[in-house]
Amino acid sequence: MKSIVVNPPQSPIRAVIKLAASKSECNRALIIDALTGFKSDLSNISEARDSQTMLRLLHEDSPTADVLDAGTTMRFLTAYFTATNQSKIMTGTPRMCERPIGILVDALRKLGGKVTYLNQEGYPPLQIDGFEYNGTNTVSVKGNVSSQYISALLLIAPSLPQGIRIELEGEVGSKPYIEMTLKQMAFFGIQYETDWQKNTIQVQPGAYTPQAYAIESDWSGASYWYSMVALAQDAEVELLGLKQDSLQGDSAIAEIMASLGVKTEYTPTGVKLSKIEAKDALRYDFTDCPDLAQTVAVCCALKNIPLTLTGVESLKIKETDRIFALQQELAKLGAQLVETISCQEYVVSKVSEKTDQIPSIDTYDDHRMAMAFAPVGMRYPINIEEPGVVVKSYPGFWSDLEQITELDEVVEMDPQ
Ligand SMILES: O=C(O)C1=C[C@@H](OP(=O)(O)O)[C@@H](O)[C@H](O)C1
Ligand SMILES: C=C(OP(=O)(O)O)C(=O)O
Repeated sequence: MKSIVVNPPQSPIRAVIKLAASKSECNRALIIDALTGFKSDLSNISEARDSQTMLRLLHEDSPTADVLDAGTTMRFLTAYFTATNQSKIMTGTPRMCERPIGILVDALRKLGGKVTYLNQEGYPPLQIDGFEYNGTNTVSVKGNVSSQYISALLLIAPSLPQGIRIELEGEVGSKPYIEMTLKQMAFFGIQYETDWQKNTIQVQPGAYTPQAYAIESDWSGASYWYSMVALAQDAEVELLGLKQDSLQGDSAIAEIMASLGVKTEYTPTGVKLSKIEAKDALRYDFTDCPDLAQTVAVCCALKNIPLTLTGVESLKIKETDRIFALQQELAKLGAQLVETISCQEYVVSKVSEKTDQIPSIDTYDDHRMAMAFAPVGMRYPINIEEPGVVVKSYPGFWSDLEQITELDEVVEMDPQ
């Protein structure tokens, strides 16, 4: 399918959505389960391609592990194959081979991992040739590039003879993801200590205890529904499978959207979203929840609420350069994203009315570009190019969206 046009709903939105499972929580649970010898009982396993790829590669006996475009799958499996003394080539899409991994490789080498670069220093593809313990258990890791390196090291830490002591250097980004890793490890019986004043984490050696574990629904996926409620004229949406006491930092969307006109009520089965008055400006630091930045930027642009974003440095090294992609595509809606303090602060504001009849949004191989712009359809028709990108985290996104509004599928014409 070439693209999908999202049309404004013809009637008030009343929907109950069984939200997809979190790929982040799932990928941690899958690594932990593998380290228990696949003896755990995981439920609500994510259909996300990133998680299905992880699942497949954990069971596949092949010399090469191709993670496609899945960041956590690349980082967690690199640590897992090293610590479990396996030989593997780790590779992925061309974009994956542009996403840095040197910080993780340096730390694994220091601990005794035998990892070499097959192409460019600091980037996949990698050759893993197992692990030889050298008595080291302490590593210093830069905290502001990707928390996934730290989660990867933590997940394998109990299986190392002396566990791990991680000293985090500088600012720590995406910290809730590190805490999610630690809490899941604790659920499976691992002991750890953190000192967030000194930014150190110590994990004791030990075996994960197999457990029954149910993966929560995905708060990052929920953010698109919040944006739809914020932008629709009349909407009440229930999202099933979310918890107030979530492990996911992206549950911050509930607080952010309270400023953008969405009320959250927690129920025993999930959340109920309804409309309330929005504030007239928002400033938000996305250091803890970078995956929400695109959703909030598009929503504010459409509602004409000036937004100041900080803590978005890591957006440049994700599935695409998300700052650049947002700048290009917001312009099609008559909005702009401007850098006000170099690499530190950006402002989204409306500058004119949309230019095209039906704006056509490029998605840059980034699932979050497609899903962040789809809610624009609550206001006027919007065409989303390459809508299949959503499979990375939320394969059922378009069929869920069909429950509230009409979608037109544009298929590629046969060139004859
Ligand atoms: O650990 C995780 O599950 C994730 C951590 C975050 O990455 P960074 O730590 O690179 O910001 C986030 O953007 C990604 O979608 C998932
Ligand atoms: C950045 C993301 O994923 P990853 O880094 O795991 O590819 C994401 O899902 O937005």
